[in-house]
Amino acid sequence: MARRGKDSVLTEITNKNCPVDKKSDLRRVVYVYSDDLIAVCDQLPKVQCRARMVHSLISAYDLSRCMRCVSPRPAREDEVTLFHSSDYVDCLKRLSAIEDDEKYDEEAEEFGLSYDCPAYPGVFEHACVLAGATMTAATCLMSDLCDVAVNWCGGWHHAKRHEASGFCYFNDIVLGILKLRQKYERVLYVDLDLHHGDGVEDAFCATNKVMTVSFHKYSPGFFPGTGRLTDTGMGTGRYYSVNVPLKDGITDAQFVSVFTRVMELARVSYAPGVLVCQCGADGLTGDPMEAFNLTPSAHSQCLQYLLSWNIPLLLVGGGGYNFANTARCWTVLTSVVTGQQLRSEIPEHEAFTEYGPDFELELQAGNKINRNTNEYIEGILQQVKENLSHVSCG
Ligand SMILES: O=C(CCc1ccccc1NC(=O)c1cccc(C(F)(F)F)c1)NO
Ligand SMILES: [Zn+2]
Repeated sequence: MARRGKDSVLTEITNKNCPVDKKSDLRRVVYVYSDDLIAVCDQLPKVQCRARMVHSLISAYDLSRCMRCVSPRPAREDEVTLFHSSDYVDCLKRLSAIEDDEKYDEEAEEFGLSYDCPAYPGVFEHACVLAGATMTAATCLMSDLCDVAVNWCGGWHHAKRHEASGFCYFNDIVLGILKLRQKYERVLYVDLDLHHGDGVEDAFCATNKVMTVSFHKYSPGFFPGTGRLTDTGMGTGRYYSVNVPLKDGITDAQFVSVFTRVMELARVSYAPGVLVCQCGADGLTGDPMEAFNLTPSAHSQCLQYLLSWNIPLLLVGGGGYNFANTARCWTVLTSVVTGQQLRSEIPEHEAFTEYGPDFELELQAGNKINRNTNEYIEGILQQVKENLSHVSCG
């Protein structure tokens, strides 16, 4: 029976003999889930009802039988202020209690609580639930309960110490990494989202205890506008922030190639004890962002490469605004970590009609013009190689 740490309530659903042969050395996977967590995630302004679609597709493919389901607990305020400033937390809590959202509040402006991140009634409690889920995943990983921990309701990588940003209120990833740092000397964070993982990079830009690697679209006027190739961190953290700025139209093959080559350089130079991967799916073809030509196959190949390192891995979600494609992507990733083969036909389930007209798991690659020439990619790799030559923790 799993140890019942004070940190998380383990409602352990024993693996109802997951359909695998005994001899395969499959990974132990914790899946952080609860009806409350899904309900909260589904209320976020720009991803309403996405969490439920993701969970129901994972369940429709019977993958929950191959994982240990853990119900999370909300983060306490004293845990959230391990990263966020108490001024910001107090303001979010105050605004969260206001029922009539007509009341304009200039203090809200200072903390980013407007436009992209409106404070709505209950937003404080929701942000604590989302942060707590990733912290619960980290706790499971640290207590050696699993090899991989998954929280598809996490990945809110833009939230800063002092302000909300890009619909991210609390940075669950930073809070999860701070938890992992209690056990692991070096944490490697990798961000697959279309957008630069600026909140996580900012949190750790001045330390060499956490290396952040972000692959993202970088172009004038595109949010958040940071993540240049030459941004490598500062002070003790110099060279421990890696940025891979990409242009529109990148293909699966090109993305996987640049990903594996950069991550191999990071592994050899940094030798991390644990990996945290943000799997934002807004770079997929068919996303309203209309930027990259990626299919879930690219994310799947990147994940398989990371799994070959055989170190503990924390997976979180992130962006992804074509909800059916995001559910396809994260279901494929869940099948990769559980070692299950999935049939192409989307199984009959409550959201089946969302997967038309093909009703297939795989996506056809987009055909946007690819602005990433091989020379451009080679130039990035040369610069990353040069930067990481200053890192040696092996
Ligand atoms: O995905 C994000 C946040 C994206 C973001 C940050 C700041 C301001 C706006 C956004 N998101 C959008 O513009 C957005 C979100 C959902 C759907 C759309 C749509 F209009 F393309 F559908 C657009 N980070 O990984
Ligand atoms: Zn994004």
